[in-house]
Amino acid sequence: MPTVAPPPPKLPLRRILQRQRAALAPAEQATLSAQAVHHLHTQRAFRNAQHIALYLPVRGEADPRGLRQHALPKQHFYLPVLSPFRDSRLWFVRWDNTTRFRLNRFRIPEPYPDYHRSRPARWLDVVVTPLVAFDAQGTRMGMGGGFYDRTFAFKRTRLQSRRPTLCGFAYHFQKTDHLQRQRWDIPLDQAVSDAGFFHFSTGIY
Ligand SMILES: Nc1nc2c(c(=O)[nH]1)N(C=O)[C@@H](CNc1ccc(C(=O)N[C@@H](CCC(=O)O)C(=O)O)cc1)CN2
Ligand SMILES: Nc1ncnc2c1ncn2[C@@H]1O[C@H](COP(=O)(O)OP(=O)(O)OP(=O)(O)O)[C@@H](O)[C@H]1O
Repeated sequence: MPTVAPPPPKLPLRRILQRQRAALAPAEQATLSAQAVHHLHTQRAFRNAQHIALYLPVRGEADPRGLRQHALPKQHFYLPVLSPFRDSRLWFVRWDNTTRFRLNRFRIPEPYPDYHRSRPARWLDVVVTPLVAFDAQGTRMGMGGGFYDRTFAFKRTRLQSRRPTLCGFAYHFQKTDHLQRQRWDIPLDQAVSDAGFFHFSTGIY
């Protein structure tokens, strides 16, 4: 009888996908990210957006920075900053050629939390969100801090609040069959990957 090796200990999905992301060669990361950028910047709704939040990729995350290269004159860009009030919410601070950066407690570069250069989350048009996994219903799994869910919790309660559009940005291997949606989860309205653009009917409104 051949001996069967015991199955490897099961890693949680979050860790598996984080490792897979971090293992991508830089050239592959760049190619796949450029494909996702192309699928998003050619969307009419994206071209109509004026105030757009991006993020600075770390540890192999898909890289949305190319969206700035396609910017229209009316478009302004913002980056997430951990709120200095330590309330696990994000501020969105203007990203232009004068923006100065520091490392936050997760060692992610972020602009200084300048209140006068920040825009309230509800006045953004599109928020391009980092993620670890997403599914066909728009459920998002992030790094586990709950920052995006807390910051956009108002989308659940405000009747006419379709704004901002939350658009997940990822590699296609991060799309999974089904994620358990938690009570506090704010679903994505859209997602984009190297494979294309996805629109979700989130059904919470
Ligand atoms: N590029 C990028 N910027 C972002 C996010 C993100 O996911 N990606 N965030 C999305 O919300 C916010 C930061 N949230 C984060 C939450 C957890 C960890 C993290 O590394 N957690 C460790 C364990 C916790 C610890 O070190 O204390 C881990 O996962 O190993 C990083 C960022 C804002 N900026
Ligand atoms: N609106 C909220 N109010 C209070 N707690 C919240 C809220 N949203 C999320 N949380 C808390 O945040 C924690 C992390 O949530 P979750 O694992 O869904 O984070 P995530 O979406 O993966 O992270 P991130 O948005 O930072 O990428 C959970 O324990 C949850 O209780």
